Amino acid sequence: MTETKHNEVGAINSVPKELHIDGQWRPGASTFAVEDPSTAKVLCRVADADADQGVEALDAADRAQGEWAATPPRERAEILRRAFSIMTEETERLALIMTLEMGKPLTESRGEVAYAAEFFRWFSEEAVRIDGGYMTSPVGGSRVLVARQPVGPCVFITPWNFPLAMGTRKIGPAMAAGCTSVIKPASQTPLSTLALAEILERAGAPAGVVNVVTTSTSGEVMGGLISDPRSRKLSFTGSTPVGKKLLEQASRTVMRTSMELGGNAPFLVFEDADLDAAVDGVMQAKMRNIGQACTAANRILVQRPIATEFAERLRERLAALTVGRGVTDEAVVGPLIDAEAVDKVDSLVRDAISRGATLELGGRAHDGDGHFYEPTLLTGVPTEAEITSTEIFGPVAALSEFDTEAEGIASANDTPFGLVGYVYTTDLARGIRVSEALETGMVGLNQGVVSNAAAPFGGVKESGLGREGGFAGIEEYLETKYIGLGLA
Ligand SMILES: NC(=O)c1ccc[n+]([C@@H]2O[C@H](COP(=O)([O-])OP(=O)(O)OC[C@H]3O[C@@H](n4cnc5c(N)ncnc54)[C@H](O)[C@@H]3O)[C@@H](O)[C@H]2O)c1
Repeated sequence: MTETKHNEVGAINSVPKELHIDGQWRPGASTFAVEDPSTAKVLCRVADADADQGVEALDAADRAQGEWAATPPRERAEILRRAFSIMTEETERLALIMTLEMGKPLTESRGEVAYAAEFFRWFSEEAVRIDGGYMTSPVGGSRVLVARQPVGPCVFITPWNFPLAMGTRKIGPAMAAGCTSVIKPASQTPLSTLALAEILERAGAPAGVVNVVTTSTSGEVMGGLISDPRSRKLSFTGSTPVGKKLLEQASRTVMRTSMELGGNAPFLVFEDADLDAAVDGVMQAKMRNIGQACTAANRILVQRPIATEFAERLRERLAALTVGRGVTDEAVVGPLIDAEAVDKVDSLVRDAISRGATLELGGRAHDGDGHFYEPTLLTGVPTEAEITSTEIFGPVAALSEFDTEAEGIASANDTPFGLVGYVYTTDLARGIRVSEALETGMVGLNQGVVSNAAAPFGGVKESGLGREGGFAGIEEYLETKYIGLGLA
């Protein structure tokens, strides 16, 4: 394998490793280590904030709020637009930083940089379109003005699996709406967010508008911020159990919340599907991000007459994949985030086999120092296997069969989660019927990737509350104010 010519050390050195508070880089109370999951070696150490430093970040966001809300929308838009341009120009550096701290292949990291930057471009355009209303009451004819105002300082908590895009999806609309924020990235992947803060600084974001707190003690540091009445909105992307805990904390001050939580996506393949397209779709929906996506196809449900052929075609494609470090120029399956993730994936595979599933490929950790797991295919996975009710978060395709359309829909909906579903069929009427019947916030109809800055991303049921992206994305950061006009 050829290592890329990119300078890994240079990329890591280019990122400030301190807290970003009030436009300044400050040391933490201590430091914590960031690991490269493909080597299990320490990449660098990063500032570890304590609870007081978390509060200092909120102080800064609170102080900056008034002036930022009063900054003309065109100026806010131009800062976002400049940040988009810088991110685009620095794609290679940002992609390498992301691959080193998270593990995904460089090609996917480049894709994430483009996707992440697009939220800045989209919301730079939305920033100048915020408007209110003027209405005549249908009873009595009095007049009402409806003004739009930023909700105020926000608290953002992001996961490790999409280190850059999960940040811009929150920061973009918040800045566009006139909100300041404190963002806390996952402790496994703080570097992408720190790099983003430095880019926003270069793009002209005023001090205090975006503050970054890196910490290894998230509960302690963020608990104080969430229960502080100055925080007016919490936007969290992460697991459902942590989301539920944060919702309880947020209820104390009745703050607004957006929750982008876990998924358990069904991937339905009907007998009339274009099988090549459906296999391509699984390769995207299952293998992207090494299976570590909230949108990952967790349960692949195939109509019985085509199940054997579909499994064989998928097995061939999975068997052709190479496992390796994401920084190589080849298309590879990178590592999982840590050793615990490898153990979890392996125990789900063992459990499925013990309950009657057939192991067609893989099924074990990959040799080497990093946290690799082999691309794996299971068929005949019974509903009682844990893998059908748990987010796998690994390169494991779990197939089971169904007979009728109604049975396929019922199996697909048999989960407390509802982020996304995938439907493969060449019958458009069936495709729309099934898409409408799925209890999810999103559907990929003959499409294996659903993510677009211009469209509302989010789930129903225990997959979350609120939407990110699209017109809906900025609404999350705006309050309406009813101003009744006494004109008599
Ligand atoms: N719906 C979506 O858009 C979306 C997108 C990406 C990931 N996810 C979900 O995220 C999960 C994977 O990410 P993860 O393992 O980083 O999730 P996680 O819930 O463990 O952590 C997410 C973030 O919350 C922080 N955190 C953990 N405990 C906390 C606490 N008590 N108080 C405050 N912060 C706390 C973590 O440090 C991290 O920054 C999966 O469930 C995945 O489906 C959802």
